[in-house]
Amino acid sequence: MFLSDTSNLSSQMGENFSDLPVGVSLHGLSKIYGDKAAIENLNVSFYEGHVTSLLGHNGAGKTTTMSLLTGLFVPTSGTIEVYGRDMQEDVDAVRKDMGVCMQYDVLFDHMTTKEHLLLYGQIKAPHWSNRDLREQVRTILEETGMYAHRHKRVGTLSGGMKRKLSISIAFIGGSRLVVLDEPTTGVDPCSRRSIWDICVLSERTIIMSTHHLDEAEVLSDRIAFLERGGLKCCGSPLYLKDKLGQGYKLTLTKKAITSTQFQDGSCDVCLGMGLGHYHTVPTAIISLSCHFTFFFSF
Ligand SMILES: Nc1ncnc2c1ncn2[C@@H]1O[C@H](COP(=O)(O)OP(=O)(O)OP(=O)(O)O)[C@@H](O)[C@H]1O
Repeated sequence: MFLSDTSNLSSQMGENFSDLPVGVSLHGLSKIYGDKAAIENLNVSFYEGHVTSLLGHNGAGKTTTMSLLTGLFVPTSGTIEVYGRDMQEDVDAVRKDMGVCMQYDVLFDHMTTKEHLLLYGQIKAPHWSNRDLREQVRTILEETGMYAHRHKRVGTLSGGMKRKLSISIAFIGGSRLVVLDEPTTGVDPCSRRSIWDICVLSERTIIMSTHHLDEAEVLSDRIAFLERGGLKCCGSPLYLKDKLGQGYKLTLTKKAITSTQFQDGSCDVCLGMGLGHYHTVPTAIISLSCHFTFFFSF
């Protein structure tokens, strides 16, 4: 869907978010392992109220960026600013504002869903009254659809429910910055959608890494594409599609129709629009046919 030469879109040009509060800024961030640069001179801002997705091939530098953002690794050079605080100088204070959901669930099988949220809430916000904490745990359980499962031991929950709990833990305790590392890894399509619902509820700065283009498109206010440790392009899904999109490709496989019927126009490309409505796509052209499979571009 995207052009390969996007070097002129390597920054956040074209869209103006200056009226939004900046949650996190990366300034000239680099991380070098031995003689290999995993991240090189990364400059990008993440805004409050936005979900920003980090996308990129294997080895592009997503996990390294997430690890630097959570303070797990120290950058080789450059700085990370979280709500005006320097991550390296003030890591403890920064972490009080931060919730993290790692790629793999770290949960206690013998504890219930509610007990997890109470435990992490107490650790994150020790100054909260018992009443306030219980109130927030109840709200999160209701918003995430886990209320009915609040007394279940985590060891008995499905993978999707465990993932939801891990994400809820990242949100509890007033986290203003939430970092989600591949939040839907290993989750079935149905549970993925209910996890998406949790992420869009929030008014915080959310930074998420994912391998799924559909997930990034549905959830993100902005997408940052990483390539070989650098920022390839960054913008809203609409902006990136508008500037870089090469249209759509459709693959049809049908038994009874021959390529001649497609080519002589006796069979139109129709797209289902829902509720039984169909829309003909007159600009669709056949780009390749192979046995009974037809590839269209439009
Ligand atoms: N601990 C390490 N030591 C040496 N090189 C590393 C280390 N961690 C990552 N790298 C290298 O840094 C580069 C970026 O890796 P990173 O894991 O951040 O990419 P990624 O985008 O998260 O990949 P994936 O999608 O596969 O998780 C890769 O070339 C990787 O081999």
